[in-house]
Amino acid sequence: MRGRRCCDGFIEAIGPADVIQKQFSEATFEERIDCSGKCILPGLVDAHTHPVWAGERVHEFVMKLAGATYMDIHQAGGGINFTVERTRQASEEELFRSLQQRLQCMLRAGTTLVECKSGYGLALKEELKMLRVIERARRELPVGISATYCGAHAVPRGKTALEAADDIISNHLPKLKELGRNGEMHIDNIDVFCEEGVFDLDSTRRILQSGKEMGLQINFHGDELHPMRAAELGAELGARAVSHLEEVSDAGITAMAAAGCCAVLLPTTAYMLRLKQPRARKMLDEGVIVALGSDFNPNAYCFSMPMVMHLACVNMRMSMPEALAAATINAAYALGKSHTHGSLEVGKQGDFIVINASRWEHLIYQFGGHHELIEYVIVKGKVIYKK
Ligand SMILES: N=CN[C@@H](CCC(=O)O)C(=O)O
Ligand SMILES: [Zn+2]
Repeated sequence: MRGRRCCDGFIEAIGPADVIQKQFSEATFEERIDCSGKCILPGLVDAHTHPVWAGERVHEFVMKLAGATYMDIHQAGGGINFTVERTRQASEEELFRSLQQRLQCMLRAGTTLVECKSGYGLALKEELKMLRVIERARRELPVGISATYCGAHAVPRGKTALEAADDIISNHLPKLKELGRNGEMHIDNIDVFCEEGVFDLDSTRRILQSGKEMGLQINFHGDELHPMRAAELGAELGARAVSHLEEVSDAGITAMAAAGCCAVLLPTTAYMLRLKQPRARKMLDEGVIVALGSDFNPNAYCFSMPMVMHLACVNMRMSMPEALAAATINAAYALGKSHTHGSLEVGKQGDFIVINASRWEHLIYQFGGHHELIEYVIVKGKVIYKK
């Protein structure tokens, strides 16, 4: 917009078309979009993804369809460890190019802010490679990024969980702190895969506590395959969010509600791995802030938050308004960004999507139909995608 005060990518006003037209009659705009008969929604926020990796795992999908569990494959050296090997072999440029393509697919499906984890490097040098790729994307690409250090995604070969935790606390985190101080890298969150056979509760606590002390928001994987009391730990540590929670306890739900600790639910994973569904209804009824994520990773290959919302409604019994809130303002809350993102309000960042339907619910109802429905994706007031 030119000709009068410009908010530079932020929402200037909201109201009926005739009022807005009068208010801005003197102004000139780079582009005007006629949205008559269409819906405008906030840009979708994906609160949990692992988008930087090399080497596909379609062969594991075959194994899972034949009955293998996630942990069967993990313990046989597949899963995360398989991806770690391939990611270590890949160049930074290759990783950036594939990340760019993946983020483009997410944008195309309406995501304008996405959490991106490291975690397929494990060793410091390799984790730094992944984090530099995420940092480059944060600086160069139009989509908003919340960066997460997830060096405790698996226990590296040749180390115990205790040794890996010590290495992270004594070597990884100080290095990240230094890079943050120099302005070389901006990391928002710290994550740990708290799970039987991965990081136990004590190692998880030590790593997360150290991350918090250096100013990172705690946002970690917990209570996915086994009940670990991760939700209780998240509440105790003042975590922003805990993800997965298929096996959360009643006490964990109560503690998360009291602590304002957000539950990031991942419908694709529960669906893909045929896990029991997280108890979204109980969480919502008890006052937990519920967000959604695609969990995009080589195990759950899904870019689409509209499909995630659909699964949340059908499999977790969320209503469509609950799913939309979980994929916008609550997901922004999980990333500590609900003051600037996640809703259409004056002064917030101008991130939104235009859908060609007279009712917004079509975006959830038409399973897999978002490519047809989404006409524009706008980030900071600029058209990033036009159908
Ligand atoms: N559960 C741990 N991490 C990922 C899976 C990562 C992988 O299998 O590569 C998740 O959130 O689903
Ligand atoms: Zn994950």
